[in-house]
Amino acid sequence: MILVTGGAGYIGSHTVRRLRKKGYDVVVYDNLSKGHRWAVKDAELVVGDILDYARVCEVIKKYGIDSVIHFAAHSLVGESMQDPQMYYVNNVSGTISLLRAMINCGIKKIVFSSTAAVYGEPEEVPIKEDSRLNPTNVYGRTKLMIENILRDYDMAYGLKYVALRYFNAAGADDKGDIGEDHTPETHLIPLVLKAAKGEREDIKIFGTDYNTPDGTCIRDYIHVNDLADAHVLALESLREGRSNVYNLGNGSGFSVKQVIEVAEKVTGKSIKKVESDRRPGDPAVLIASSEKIRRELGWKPVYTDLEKIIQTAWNWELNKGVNM
Ligand SMILES: NC(=O)c1ccc[n+]([C@@H]2O[C@H](COP(=O)([O-])OP(=O)(O)OC[C@H]3O[C@@H](n4cnc5c(N)ncnc54)[C@H](O)[C@@H]3O)[C@@H](O)[C@H]2O)c1
Ligand SMILES: O=c1ccn([C@@H]2O[C@H](COP(=O)(O)OP(=O)(O)O[C@H]3O[C@H](CO)[C@H](O)[C@H](O)[C@H]3O)[C@@H](O)[C@H]2O)c(=O)[nH]1
Repeated sequence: MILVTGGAGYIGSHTVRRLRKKGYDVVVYDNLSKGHRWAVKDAELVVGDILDYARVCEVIKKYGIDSVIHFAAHSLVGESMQDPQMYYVNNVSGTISLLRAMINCGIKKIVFSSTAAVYGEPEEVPIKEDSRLNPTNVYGRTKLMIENILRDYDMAYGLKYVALRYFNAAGADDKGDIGEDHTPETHLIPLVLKAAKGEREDIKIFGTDYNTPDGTCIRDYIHVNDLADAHVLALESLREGRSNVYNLGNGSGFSVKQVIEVAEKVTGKSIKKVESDRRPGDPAVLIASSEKIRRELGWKPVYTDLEKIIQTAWNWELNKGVNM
């Protein structure tokens, strides 16, 4: 039985669906601070906090948990700079508490949600796993700290982990009944689609003077179901007893302006753009090399076309009211 922390959130809920399709038994553990009851359609939901050591132990024993996929975290860069304590407590202390419960119950397999934010401003593009780790914000630092803790726990207690460094998660399940729903929403694609839908007046382009062909930031967008598949592969690889770290991206970059253009094509709407100041802490270009996970685990993204990715997000945006 697999415990999925944060399984009521965006990426967690898609991963739970993939796990269930593959026949795995899953329990979701989420405090619903950001996640949603409606997003847990394929498994049982236990409402609880990873900081609650006794509760986590109780759940591990009750359900006979043998491995953990750990999504639960706060993940807004700006918020992490304004309230670092909230991030260090929830992400770092929360993970330490979860790991303590796992180790005390003899559970030694975990897949962890890391992030491209551990690299900060990259020295080389595409970014490889052994590129310099130099996070430029508190959120990225919490994730890097957790990676270091996992490495130490592996050496000391034999805890086996796979840390997956996601680039920009996007899109929604083809079924259209789960998808991205953050409050507040800060991510580019859902905001652009809300503008197309008329729920927002415009989309602000954060910076047009970057050293990129059109002056706007370039990111590597990866479909949430491709991320979900990677978690299943990572979990299966843990049976071989080796810890690892992998990047997850498509390997191609799109600028903010290109994303808006593709969204206009998909939605058939013209979107009002407002050129604005840079958002502090945004690197100009983040593109992943995911060669390592392709080679070692046979991961192969299915949604490699940005138009297809945005189409799934648009289907979700149009239908989400009926599925909540
Ligand atoms: N969305 C992205 O592009 C992206 C990129 C890189 C990394 N990540 C990481 O992936 C993970 C999932 O991201 P997401 O976009 O699905 O976020 P999300 O906010 O939708 O999901 C996180 C879930 O964790 C839950 N949670 C938070 N703190 C908790 C706690 N103390 N105890 C129990 N549950 C708690 C929330 O209620 C939520 O359901 C996060 O760890 C995030 O840092 C996301
Ligand atoms: O209204 C907006 C929102 C975003 N952007 C721009 O669009 C790009 C993508 O921004 P997102 O907020 O969608 O994503 P980020 O690249 O900032 O963040 C993602 O990647 C990070 C790693 O670098 C973290 O992992 C984080 O959790 C994850 O959401 C950035 O250049 C941003 O400045 C805009 O121009 N206007």
